[in-house]
Amino acid sequence: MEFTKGHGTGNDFVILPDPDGALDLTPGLVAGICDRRRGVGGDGVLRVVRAAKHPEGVVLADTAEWFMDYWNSDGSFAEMCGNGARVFVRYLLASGLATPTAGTLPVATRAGLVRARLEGDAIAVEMRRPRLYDASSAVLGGLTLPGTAVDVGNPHLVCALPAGVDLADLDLTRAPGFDPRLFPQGVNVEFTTPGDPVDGTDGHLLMRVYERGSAETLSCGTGACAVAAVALRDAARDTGTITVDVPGGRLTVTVTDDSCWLSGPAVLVATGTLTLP
Ligand SMILES: N[C@@H](CCC[C@H](N)C(=O)O)C(=O)O
Repeated sequence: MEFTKGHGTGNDFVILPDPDGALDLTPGLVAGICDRRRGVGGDGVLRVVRAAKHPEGVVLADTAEWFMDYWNSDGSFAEMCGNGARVFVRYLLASGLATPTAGTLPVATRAGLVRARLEGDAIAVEMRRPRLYDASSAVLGGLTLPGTAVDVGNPHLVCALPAGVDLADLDLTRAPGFDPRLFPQGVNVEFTTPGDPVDGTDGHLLMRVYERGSAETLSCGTGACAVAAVALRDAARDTGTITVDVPGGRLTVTVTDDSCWLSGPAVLVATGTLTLP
């Protein structure tokens, strides 16, 4: 079958067009496709299926034509993927499955409807406003790092690094420890440190992430939204725009009274034919 490879700030995906939902995608197949040595390689798979043809999309089929069926590279599902949604929209536009509009383009996801708009070369998606709901901690290399649990449709734990701990020195080759009672389905863990002021935004953070189901990635869009929401809370603000630099590039997050916009590059790099077993 045909595939396209794309990425958003280095968070990379294998895009599988399956408009009628005919493909029998399994965890093993997804893990094989995402294998960086034996497969195409990617942090996840984006299956492009008509909302009306997917059991989890059909409730939104009156509003959105397309459902983003997102899978992590280990073959697990996630409710939401912010960079994935931006790359998904880039694919819809490039393949002619959707036409550019002056307004917004709705996309159905497991976490509900998101809306996308073009911003020059970037694609922005509007997701739910992150919900900060508890204090917790991550354990990494013998350090216990206090953090904040955040729901962005998927679960996050945002940990600001204490003075003396360098973001670049973190060993993210292994999963950080977390409280499984608070995160029974697992969690994406973000580590942050302040960056220099950036003109036109209310704050600047540097972030690395260990993603549930995909290990360390170069970027995580929902993670950027989570860290922006925590930064705004720490600045005693409800809304604002935060620049988030990840190893793969720069994302801009704007938290409004009732939603959250994630903006950044979304690029398609290759197309090919996948030989399915
Ligand atoms: N990289 C994504 C998040 C993908 C899902 C995540 N690994 C999870 O399991 O929740 C993003 O850009 O948001």
